[in-house]
Amino acid sequence: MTQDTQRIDTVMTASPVIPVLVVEDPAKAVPMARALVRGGLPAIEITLRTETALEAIRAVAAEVAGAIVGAGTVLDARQYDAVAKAGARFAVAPGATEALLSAAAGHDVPLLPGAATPSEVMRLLEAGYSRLKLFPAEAVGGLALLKALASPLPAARFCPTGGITPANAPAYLALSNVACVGGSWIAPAAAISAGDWDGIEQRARQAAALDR
Ligand SMILES: O=C(O)C(=O)C[C@H](O)[C@H](O)COP(=O)(O)O
Repeated sequence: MTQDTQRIDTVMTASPVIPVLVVEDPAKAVPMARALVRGGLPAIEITLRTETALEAIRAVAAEVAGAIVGAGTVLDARQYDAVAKAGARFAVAPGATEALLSAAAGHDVPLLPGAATPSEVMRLLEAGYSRLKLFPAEAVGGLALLKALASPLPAARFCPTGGITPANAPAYLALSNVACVGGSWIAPAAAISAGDWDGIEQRARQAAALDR
């Protein structure tokens, strides 16, 4: 029951930002993912916050060369099974439960679990998970929390998500215990619904060019 750090590192190092996506219309998923890949963000997280998210994940996995499509908001074992079957290459959760870690152990789709406190980080490290999502990053302490965690818990590497913007992303990416950040600003739901592929590509390009 440990994390496949090599495979999750492939996702976390693919680009400085993982776009977090809410896709209402699965027909939009493929052109959206192509725009993100063109802009330099191959690793993308489609959240299970819509009825059609699994269909969107399936379509991107099957049709978008160069994309590393993952599933977000994976909360339980049933959802873990479903996203693995749909072709997700990684799974992201806002937190972690025993049931979710057990489900992850039964699949070769690697899990990026969420943590927000030192005890949650310690429990995940004990369970063999060192690559973690800090969620909701800004609300739980953001930069100050990550700086404070670096000395006592140096093994943990984070993808802070929740409240990350183009303005604060550089400060997060400069921290030694941050591998990448996640955020919805690159492809907000309205831009996806409107089919604004050029705007998504442009914001992806800017995000891909951030230093870390
Ligand atoms: O549903 C999940 O599992 C999530 O991943 C939540 C997202 O990370 C945040 O909703 C993104 O936060 P914003 O960039 O502030 O919009």
